[in-house]
Amino acid sequence: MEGVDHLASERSRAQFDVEEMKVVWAGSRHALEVSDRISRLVASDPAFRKDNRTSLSRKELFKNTLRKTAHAWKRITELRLSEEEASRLRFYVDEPAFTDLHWGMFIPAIKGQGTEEQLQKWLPLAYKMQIIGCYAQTELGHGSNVQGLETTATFDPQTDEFIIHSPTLTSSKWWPGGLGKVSTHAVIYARLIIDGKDYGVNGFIVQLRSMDDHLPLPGITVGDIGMKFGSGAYNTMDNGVLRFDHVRIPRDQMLMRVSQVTREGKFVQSNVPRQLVYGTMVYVRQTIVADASCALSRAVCIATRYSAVRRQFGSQNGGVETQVIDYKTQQSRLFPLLASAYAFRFVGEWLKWLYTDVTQRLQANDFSTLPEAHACTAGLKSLTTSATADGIEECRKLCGGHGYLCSSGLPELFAVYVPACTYEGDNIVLLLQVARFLMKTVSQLGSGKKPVGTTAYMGRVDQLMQCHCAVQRAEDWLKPSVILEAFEARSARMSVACAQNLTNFANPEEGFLELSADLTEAAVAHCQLIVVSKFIEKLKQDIPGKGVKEQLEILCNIYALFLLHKHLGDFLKTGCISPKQASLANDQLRSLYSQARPNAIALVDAFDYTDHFLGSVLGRYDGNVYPKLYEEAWKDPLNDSVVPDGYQEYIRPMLKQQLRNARL
Ligand SMILES: CCCCCCCCCCCCCCCCCCC/C=C/C(=O)SCCNC(=O)CCNC(=O)[C@H](O)C(C)(C)COP(=O)(O)OP(=O)(O)OC[C@H]1O[C@@H](n2cnc3c(N)ncnc32)[C@H](O)[C@@H]1OP(=O)(O)O
Ligand SMILES: Cc1cc2nc3c(=O)[nH]c(=O)nc-3n(C[C@H](O)[C@H](O)[C@H](O)COP(=O)(O)OP(=O)(O)OC[C@H]3O[C@@H](n4cnc5c(N)ncnc54)[C@H](O)[C@@H]3O)c2cc1C
Repeated sequence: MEGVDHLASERSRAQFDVEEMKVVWAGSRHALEVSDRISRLVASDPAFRKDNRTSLSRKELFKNTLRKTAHAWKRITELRLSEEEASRLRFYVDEPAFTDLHWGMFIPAIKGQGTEEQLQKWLPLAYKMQIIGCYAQTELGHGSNVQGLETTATFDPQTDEFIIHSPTLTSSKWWPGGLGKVSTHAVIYARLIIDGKDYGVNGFIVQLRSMDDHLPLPGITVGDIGMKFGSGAYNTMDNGVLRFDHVRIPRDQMLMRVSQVTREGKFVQSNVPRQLVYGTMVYVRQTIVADASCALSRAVCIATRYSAVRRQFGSQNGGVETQVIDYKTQQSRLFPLLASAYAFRFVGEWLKWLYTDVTQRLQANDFSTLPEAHACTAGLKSLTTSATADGIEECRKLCGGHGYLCSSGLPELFAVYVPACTYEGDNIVLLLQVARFLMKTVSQLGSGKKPVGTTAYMGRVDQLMQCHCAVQRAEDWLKPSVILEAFEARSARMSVACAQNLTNFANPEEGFLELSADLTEAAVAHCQLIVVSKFIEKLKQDIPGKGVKEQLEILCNIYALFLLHKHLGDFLKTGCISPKQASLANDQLRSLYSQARPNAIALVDAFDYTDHFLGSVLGRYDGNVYPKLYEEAWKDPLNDSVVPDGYQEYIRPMLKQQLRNARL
């Protein structure tokens, strides 16, 4: 039934103002207006069609992406879209492309690591897309271990140039997006060598392809690294391989904000910390956290709408069957993911603030908050991407068999999303960075140095090591102070336990390796505390709209108590709560699911996603799932003919053979 809203009765049950919730989700009324307008612009433009992606060959897929990015750029310039509008357009076009790396890493790398003159020279070209760049750090042999990169940049004082060279096979650049077939330029990371001395890894701008005919410049070998996980999915991106054979670049193409090489070949370290060479990764990790809430909310929107449409069992006397969303098991899998999507949204907002703050401080030569910014971006990137990747897969299962169809939108979403657990830092490697930061914080507690920011709670370590959870009734778990104390005590106790265990090792680095699994768990506990505490902080703000704050309180409590339930072992082992209190938390969680149930559809409507963006038959706004699912099946290329190609060659002879055998 076209035009009928099959989810209307669900929508009428909502106990809050959805339009106001849309504002909270978008971040502001202005952000909602921009987002809503641009999403409709993209959805109504046939050039941005994406429903045929999974049936295209790699070459078709890639060319299709080139066409779309050219069209997107044309629309951006014709309509004179602002940076905010252009970035929303990219979001709703919903297709990974070389432009992500150009805008998301190449430009930020130059901005963060270039001198004033370098910004003036390169940024105008990049902004107008007169050059296209990528970020070439990872090599075949080393990704996580950036200090282990092998590409060299040797200074030649005779010609005032660097010679960029790939000395081994494993030094081949491997993975950079946009490198394979498109980029004309790259920021590459290489070991700086002067007079035979190695000054470590630095960034350099290198031209790769001719601006006339796009052919690789002399000494450069470049290509695509091949098909990746999933049909369609990330295969729109030309992740590439790159080798240098003594390629010469002028000295002023080394990014020289952090360190400089003079005309005489003298290495000069400026007063900014060397870690700023890693600055682009901090920036991107922060954007990845914000993006996690988008990917998870999208999967949750599909699974929630479909769960309200889908009915199985429970029919009494020929009446309607039960909506699967009414099963407690479905709620206990789905609603924590819904709550996580909101939680990640708010922690992403906060992280953006933190990043802006640290950037302003760096400009004023205040480097004091850099370690915390690194730990927070690394840890939250790890936490949110792992939870989102798992969450998308859970949403697929929540949709039963139909979730496995590409037309559900979930397989492609998963395939595009899952590398986020690896790129911009493998999630375990990043948690170990957080653990180092925590161990340093604990070791300094005795020295009188007061921990600040997200580790401020460690300053109350004596109290947190001894406190007893005050919960006596299930409702006590609704108090933010109770939740916060439980999460702070768990995190502090896990970190302190690791720090104490480390003292058993004569060599601290050896101890760190031996205890690394425990250390990552302590890091997760700390990061979960950050997410919970930022959700609670958000609720202290003035949030207008009928029932909006109440719904967010329910979601915040679901998020926290779900984590507590999932990591019960930590809370019990560290003695933060008793088994009785754990069971009360579970009772409270069940009650919260019941409160969320009537609002579930409205809570996903608040994401304001168009059907085009969702790209899912199961997640349609109108809930008209079955006729569309049926229609979609007939569009498959296999159904172009009634009798399949190959019948004469393979099926018929087999059937005939069986017939002959049967007659014998
Ligand atoms: C059509 C037109 C459209 C127009 C508009 C469009 C707009 C479009 C916008 C799109 C945006 C899209 C966003 C981008 C998309 C993303 C796509 C993803 C592509 C993927 C890219 C990549 O993967 S790039 C490669 C990433 N690589 C890594 O992450 C490597 C991981 N490894 C490391 O980071 C490090 O090596 C390490 C941290 C693990 C270890 O380093 P090292 O051995 O040097 O460190 P130590 O452990 O010894 O630490 C030393 C010291 O430094 C501190 N530290 C480490 N890292 C940092 C850091 N980043 N910042 C600050 N400090 C750091 C560390 O804590 C130590 O400190 P101490 O005090 O000494 O303890
Ligand atoms: C889709 C995609 C796009 C990418 N785009 C880019 C790009 O544009 N530019 C770019 O430069 N790079 C890019 N990369 C590369 C990416 O950044 C690296 O793959 C990533 O940093 C992980 O490094 P690795 O591959 O060396 O993993 P490895 O470090 O080899 O990881 C292998 C395993 O070892 C474990 N491990 C490694 N070190 C430790 C340790 N110290 N302790 C415990 N366990 C450890 C890891 O947890 C993992 O399980 C991209 C990668 C992908 C998948």
